[in-house]
Amino acid sequence: MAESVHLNRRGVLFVLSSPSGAGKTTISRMMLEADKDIALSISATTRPPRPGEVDGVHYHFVDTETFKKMAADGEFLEWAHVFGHRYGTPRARVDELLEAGKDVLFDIDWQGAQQLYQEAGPDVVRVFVLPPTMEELERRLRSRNTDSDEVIAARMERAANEISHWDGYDYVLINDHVEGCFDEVRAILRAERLKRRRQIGLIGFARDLIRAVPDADKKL
Ligand SMILES: Nc1ncnc2c1ncn2[C@@H]1O[C@H](COP(=O)(O)OP(=O)(O)OP(=O)(O)O)[C@@H](O)[C@H]1O
Ligand SMILES: Nc1nc2c(ncn2[C@@H]2O[C@H](COP(=O)(O)O)[C@@H](O)[C@H]2O)c(=O)[nH]1
Repeated sequence: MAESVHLNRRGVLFVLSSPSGAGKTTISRMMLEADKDIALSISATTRPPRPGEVDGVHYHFVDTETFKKMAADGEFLEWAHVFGHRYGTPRARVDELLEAGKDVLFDIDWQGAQQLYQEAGPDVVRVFVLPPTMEELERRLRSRNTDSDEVIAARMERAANEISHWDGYDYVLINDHVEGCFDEVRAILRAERLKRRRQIGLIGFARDLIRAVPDADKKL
């Protein structure tokens, strides 16, 4: 039997963005559960925790002073103001995950996606998730039972602005049925992992195959 060939590859920085409530956290959790080769970038935020959110698991919950110091010390790969709070991606965890051979999943807004793309360019894959309708978006925000009417109203008000950034993404999906959308997200990740430019050593591998053919250079 032929020996299996393993080439290392560059990690994928996989971004999911959407208007609040469209379902990116749900899909992220499904991804993390299903695929052990991708891990979540845990953001820092000044927003207070929702019921059930655990510090260090869902977010690092920090006060504004701490956040500002982290930003000033260059600890963030990107950060932005979202819904009146600060959110940022700590650089150290991302570096550690990539070093360990993992892909990294980011649940961040369009501002973060833009900044990350400026930092890491072709390593970044940007996926935008749309709700099927705005009525359904509001229904989902309400069904979550985590935010006040005021917070939900503010998020709905901001949704059109979020959606207007859809064309800054590589893929745009409609999260109508969550299982279907999850399958599409997985298919994107699977294909992106196989991209030629991510395969380290592929040039040498192909060259050696060609060289193994006697007089190959004369036949090209
Ligand atoms: N396809 C779907 N059909 C019905 N409900 C859904 C679907 N996808 C997600 N939901 C539900 O909608 C609610 C909002 O989803 P979720 O928290 O994942 O949104 P989000 O985009 O991460 O929001 P935020 O940006 O505020 O974190 C949750 O209660 C979730 O279970
Ligand atoms: N630019 C960044 N945006 C982030 C980050 N972490 C989360 N987010 C986005 O904020 C909103 C609100 O999130 P919520 O948990 O309060 O509902 C949502 O769009 C997230 O994607 C981050 O590190 N940077």
